[in-house]
Amino acid sequence: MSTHGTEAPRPIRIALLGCGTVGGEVVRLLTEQAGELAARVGAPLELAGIAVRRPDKHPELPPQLLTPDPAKLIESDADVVVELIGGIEPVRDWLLAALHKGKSVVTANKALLAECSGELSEAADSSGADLYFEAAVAGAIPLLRPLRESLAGDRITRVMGIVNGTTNYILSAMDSTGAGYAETLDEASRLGYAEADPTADVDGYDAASKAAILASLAFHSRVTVADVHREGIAGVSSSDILAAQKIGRVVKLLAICERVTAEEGAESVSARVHPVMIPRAHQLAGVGGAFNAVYVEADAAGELMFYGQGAGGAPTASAVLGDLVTVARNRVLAGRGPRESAHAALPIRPMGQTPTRYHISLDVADRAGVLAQVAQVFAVHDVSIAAVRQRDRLSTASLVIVTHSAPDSALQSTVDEISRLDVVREVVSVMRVEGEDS
Ligand SMILES: NC(=O)c1ccc[n+]([C@@H]2O[C@H](COP(=O)([O-])OP(=O)(O)OC[C@H]3O[C@@H](n4cnc5c(N)ncnc54)[C@H](O)[C@@H]3O)[C@@H](O)[C@H]2O)c1
Ligand SMILES: N[C@@H](CCO)C(=O)O
Ligand code: NA
Repeated sequence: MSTHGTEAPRPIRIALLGCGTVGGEVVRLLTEQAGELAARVGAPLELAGIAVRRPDKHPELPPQLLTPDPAKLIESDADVVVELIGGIEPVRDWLLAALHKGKSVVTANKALLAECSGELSEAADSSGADLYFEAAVAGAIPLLRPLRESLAGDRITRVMGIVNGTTNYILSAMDSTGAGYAETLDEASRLGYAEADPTADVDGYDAASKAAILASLAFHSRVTVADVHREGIAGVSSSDILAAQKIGRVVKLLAICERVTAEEGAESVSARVHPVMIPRAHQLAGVGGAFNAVYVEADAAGELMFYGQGAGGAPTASAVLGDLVTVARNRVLAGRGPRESAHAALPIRPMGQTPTRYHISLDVADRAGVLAQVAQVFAVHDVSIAAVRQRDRLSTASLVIVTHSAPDSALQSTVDEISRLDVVREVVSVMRVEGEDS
């Protein structure tokens, strides 16, 4: 659509699917900032309709716009579909239908994108529509657009960050109070941080979806949630938190996406989500409560850090509105934003072959030769030890070992074998580490 002469520009019509925590804030911002948004877009933004499960529960919204039927809105004359319902089916079918009809889509739905972004991108390409999803990862933080656009000329080697606010809140609270996981989760639920069903957050599914989206954009390859190694925080104990504190570290649930280059030069992508001990001086260590932060390394740019609110109605709506203004501008100018870039098609490196480092804390029998026996197990698995600390108590000694980098499967086998040694009384804590001690 172009604006010729003095003709008033045709409004850009928006079908809003879902009007809950995020959708409600999108409607508020669209209404409160209507004049400014129209000036930025070059045409007014107009709601064509709003789909909600129970229209009778929304007295605050204009009744003539409400429908319980998203499919009906997809069939309407809307130019853009903003999807804020969540989940995979039936949303996938609705959005595919919208894209095939040439309607641009803005969504915050990480679960859907992490499973079928390839299919959605192909549908967008087939009709020349836009597909934008900045709100799907790290809420308000501009992160996907910088990866997709600002860093398009660079070579990204690593994206690592805290992308789930619920688990970061729980781990921060465990670190400051010394309380256990179950107790802290209860407190987080009581305060309204954890959702009624916190499974997607605490078991790492939410972060794994975000890791898949980040790895796809950073490495120009299609990475789905099934490609991401996932461990949640339910297994993090107060012993782990204490063990981390004793070595000047803090436990965080990190999403880590890396470009791994093998000795013969072949490249692959490793994407994983698991608890990690990082030095207290690390940039990510100071990120507390429900905040998100993502650290990006690129060949020419060096190190970059993105920080801010990763969830919540208004912050997430900010990212949705940014995308909405962009796709609406593209409509006004009859243009299109960048397509999916998956040309590198890098293979996925299995977790077992991904280089990691471990921290292992053991209670062992306090007698001669124990350290040599433990060290022998590391040697057998070709795992090199970076540091050992030993402390004697009455009849036991505590042994703290930090390894050098080794394939994750070799480290796992080392821990399994050590835990079976007669001289090992208890494996107190085992966790991967990232970042060098200062
Ligand atoms: N809440 C956040 O902080 C946050 C942050 C980032 C991304 N997101 C994502 O944004 C999306 C929306 O999240 P939310 O927190 O606003 O959810 P919500 O549960 O508050 O709202 C969902 C809305 O969808 C509507 N809905 C559900 N099923 C429907 C159906 N079958 N037909 C019509 N309407 C239906 C509900 O009526 C409600 O209005 C999700 O994909 C979520 O993952 C949320
Ligand atoms: N449940 C998510 C919401 C934002 O995606 C979180 O805790 O970060
Ligand atoms: Na974002």
